[in-house]
Amino acid sequence: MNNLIIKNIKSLIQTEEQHIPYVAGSDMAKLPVINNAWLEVKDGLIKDYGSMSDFSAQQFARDAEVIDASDRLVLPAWCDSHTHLVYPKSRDVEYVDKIKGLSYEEIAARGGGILNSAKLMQTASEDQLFEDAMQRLQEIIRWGTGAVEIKSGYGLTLESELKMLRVIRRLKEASPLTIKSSFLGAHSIPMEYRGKQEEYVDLVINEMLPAVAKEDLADYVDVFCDVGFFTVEDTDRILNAAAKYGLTPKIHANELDYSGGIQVGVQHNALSVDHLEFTGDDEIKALLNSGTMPTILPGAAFFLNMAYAPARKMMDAGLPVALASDFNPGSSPSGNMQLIMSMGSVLYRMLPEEVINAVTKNTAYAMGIDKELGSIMKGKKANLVITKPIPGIEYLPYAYGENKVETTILNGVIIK
Ligand SMILES: N=CN[C@@H](CCC(=O)O)C(=O)O
Ligand SMILES: [Zn+2]
Repeated sequence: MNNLIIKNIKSLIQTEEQHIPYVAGSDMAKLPVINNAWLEVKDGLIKDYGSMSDFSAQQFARDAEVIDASDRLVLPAWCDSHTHLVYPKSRDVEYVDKIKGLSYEEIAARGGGILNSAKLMQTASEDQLFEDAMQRLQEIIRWGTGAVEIKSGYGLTLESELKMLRVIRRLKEASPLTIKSSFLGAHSIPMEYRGKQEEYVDLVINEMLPAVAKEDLADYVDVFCDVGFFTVEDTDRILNAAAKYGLTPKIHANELDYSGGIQVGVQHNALSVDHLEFTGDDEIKALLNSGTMPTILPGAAFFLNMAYAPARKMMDAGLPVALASDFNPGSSPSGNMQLIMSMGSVLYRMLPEEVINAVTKNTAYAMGIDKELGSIMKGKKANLVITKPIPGIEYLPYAYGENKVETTILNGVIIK
């Protein structure tokens, strides 16, 4: 494995001497930085880093590749803790319906939305799904993502859910990205179960979960707990059943209403609750000191033209906030985490330091990989971005639409 020395780094961002799992409240506006820095990568890991004033070329292996990062920033690669990037086809037709004024719930109620993708999923080939998803992964690497969580949930039948999860397993093996998988059998209620959705919940619990666990296909379990989708009771039943297989929840909550999703997630020690447009004082109280990462998905709120989660209120109350892409064909057809950072700043009034914490440390925690990724720390995986020459961290959310990443390094290897 080749070793790297990155020298003359204008600013080395998000350094960490001792591991802290996530940052919360007013600490989110703090970002550890070393200006004029170097960093050494060995065997795929961060070996050491420091200030150029202490740099001496002799201390490094002679065969190390040296990168001059003058005028450039080096950061941990983004961790995207919420995506649905295995899907059969775009849903641009619904997009026009949305422009004409149909709501997300209206589109879902007439069999569009998630059910539209689920119909196509039944006949999609595993190889095609894999190839399309690999392309999407290449694309997000170019935008600086180094780790990604991917959900099932466009299958909604035993076979198709397993098919999606097997595709994710292949992606884990084939891609240099760090990938986590979530089983989301309870993403929508199939038409044939409308009016008797507890029978679909039975299917998720009695047939899907055991099969997923038997093949060890999922790292986490997810439920869409919201109006028109799964109730608090459904969610409680599924999460209880999943716990027997050791599956920790990461759930969709409070996107469409005060659904109780946040509270039921916290009760089940969810690693994260995601969306959170409808978050009030009770929800904030439930989240405080819970260990559950509140995760906002700006792409979906923007694309669906919905209310924005109260990020500032949450941080003022002392909560951490994570930002993820929600890359999916229906409500957020982009996995560009730099755009998510710009949305974080413009739409949620988050400072550049806050958005960087929200897409590195806090998303690493939200996907259970904070001990290996999310910061520049000795011994962590060398998943890094080197920016183009840019003035400073403010430029990252400021220059929306522009790719500020020049080089992505995964496992210590420069990705071409
Ligand atoms: N809100 C629920 N699920 C997805 C939407 C998926 C879709 O519309 O295909 C989301 O996170 O936005
Ligand atoms: Zn989602």
